[in-house]
Amino acid sequence: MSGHRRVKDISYDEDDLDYDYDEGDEYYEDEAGDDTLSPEDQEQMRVGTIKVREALGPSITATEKEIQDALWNYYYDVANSVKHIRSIKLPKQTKPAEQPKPTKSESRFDQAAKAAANAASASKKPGPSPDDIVINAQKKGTQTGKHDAKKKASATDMAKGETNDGLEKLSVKEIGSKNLDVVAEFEKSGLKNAANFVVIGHVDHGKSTLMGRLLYDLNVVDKRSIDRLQREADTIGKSSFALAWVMDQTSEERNRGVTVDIAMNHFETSKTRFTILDAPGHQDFVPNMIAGASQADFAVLVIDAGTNSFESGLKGQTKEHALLVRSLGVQRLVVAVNKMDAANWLSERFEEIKQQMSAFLTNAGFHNKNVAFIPCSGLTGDNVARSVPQGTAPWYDGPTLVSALEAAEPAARALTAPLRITIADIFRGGIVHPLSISGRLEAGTLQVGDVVHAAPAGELARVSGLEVDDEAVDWAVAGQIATVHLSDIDGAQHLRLGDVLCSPQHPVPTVTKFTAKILSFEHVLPMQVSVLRGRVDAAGHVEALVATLDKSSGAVVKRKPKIVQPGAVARVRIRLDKGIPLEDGARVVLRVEGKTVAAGLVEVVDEVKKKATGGES
Ligand SMILES: Nc1nc2c(ncn2[C@@H]2O[C@H](COP(=O)(O)OP(=O)(O)OP(=O)(O)O)[C@@H](O)[C@H]2O)c(=O)[nH]1
Repeated sequence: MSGHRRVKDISYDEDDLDYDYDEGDEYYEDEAGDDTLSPEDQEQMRVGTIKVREALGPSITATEKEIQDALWNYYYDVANSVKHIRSIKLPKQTKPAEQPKPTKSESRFDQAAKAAANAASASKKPGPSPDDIVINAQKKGTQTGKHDAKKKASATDMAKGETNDGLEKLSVKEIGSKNLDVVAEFEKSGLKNAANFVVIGHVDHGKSTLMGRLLYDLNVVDKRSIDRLQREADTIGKSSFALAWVMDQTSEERNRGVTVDIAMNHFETSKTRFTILDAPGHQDFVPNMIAGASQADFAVLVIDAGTNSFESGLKGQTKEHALLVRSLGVQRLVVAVNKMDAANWLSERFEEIKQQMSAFLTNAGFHNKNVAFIPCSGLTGDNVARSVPQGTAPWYDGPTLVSALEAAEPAARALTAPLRITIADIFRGGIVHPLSISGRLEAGTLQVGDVVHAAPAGELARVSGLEVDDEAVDWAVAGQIATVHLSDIDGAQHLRLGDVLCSPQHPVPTVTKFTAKILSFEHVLPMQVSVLRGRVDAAGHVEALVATLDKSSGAVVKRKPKIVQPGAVARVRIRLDKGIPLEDGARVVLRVEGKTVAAGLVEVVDEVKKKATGGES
């Protein structure tokens, strides 16, 4: 199984901004502190340590701590841990072959970075970063003694030269990129169609079980792993959750029996490489579901066909999730009418659900041709990857869930647009990669060696490595979900979930005021709201109701309404307490006290705030 959970999130505390980050402090130790390990983690660590030691053999001696640090860093992946330990234990003379070969004469950026790396390796103590060395040198030169993260020049600043806004002249190619023509590489790579889908639906309707079953039946997860999960589930009296645990990997989720955060996994059919984003169904975790939906090409809505379950789901997250994904731009929906075993595979029940949901989904803006209804049972596997056994549902001759997923049109990729990656997760403190982020490339391309601009922090960073589907790659393109390893960044502690990595030449503006076209789920009037975009959750308020609009034509129905009724479409003006990276065309969700009140499309961001370097003006 290749998937793993992104757990090393940072919080949104205001204190983060004041945190005086220093590589030498206890930050790293906190993350690896093994007294915080859950019993399952301890067991994985114990077994992993034995396996790594075996794989290393007698010729390579590593301490227990070195092995466990590697296991921790690679999420208990034995092969990667062994590879890492080998790389640090191999004799010195093999090292030069691993050094990157500059394709062009070295830039000042490279020289500064190299000098810093040499200085750091000469001393046993963790030394200053390459940027710090440059900054210190600059401080001496300019006699500026005050620490100011926003103003201090970085090594990348040196590489880009003086320009009006400090950005136009930056040439990514000059500073260590392999100079690949990524679009051409992508076109000749013959990569399979790739599709990311988010799995949504009311709590306990069987989302994780269905995905666990799908991965098991497609041989992504082997029988031994399922048997082990079954034993573990039996031990804590949650036998029926074994398949769900393929996706729900944290002890909190396993003990509570609910998904808390987005879990990611991959599988492949002959035609398509899929990424599953399993979203939590519980209403408390809707923001996590929104973050998942923001990365999806289409959605799988799971509905429990059992008596009363469908009906109670309708009052809960079934409708809310469907409306949300539609408002977030998802057009295609596969409705998995699940737990058909519990409904005795009655065609009447399937038809009843299909009828009610079709009416609702059409109203929510889904085209009939983009919605497929598939009866299935995640628990038994019927009609998931294999057809329903003969005699069980003679009335059904449609596709299996997997065939319905495969019918997805290839997602359009904005390959030539400027780079945009909204940060969905941040990982800090890795041994090899101290700072990494992951997220979907919404637009553009990226390659190792590129320099990216992080908004709203306004920092530049260098891409020191890239992974797609857990494999190291040289490049990534729009539509893929990538892990991006970053180096040479000032103020790394300022990076937050929801920030956007973008092309330095075309940075995303940071805005505090915008107009949006919304579909309201509840009454909307001038009021305080939380504005959600990806992982960003920003406080603000609806400042003005500009107009209500005709649902289909978008024409103004009434100017300056006093209130927007649930189900109506309106144009509203929103002001945020603090700036967030936002562009025309972005999708946002408005929530009040944990309830979604509206969702929609950003139409116009305030021009005054269209600044590259972030912050409010
Ligand atoms: N009878 C039957 N039970 C099922 C089926 N699928 C799931 N279940 C049961 O439903 C319960 C909830 O399953 P989960 O997969 O955790 O549900 P979920 O939708 O992922 O839950 P959250 O992620 O917390 O919203 C478990 O007890 C499952 O065994 C099914 O096809 N048939």
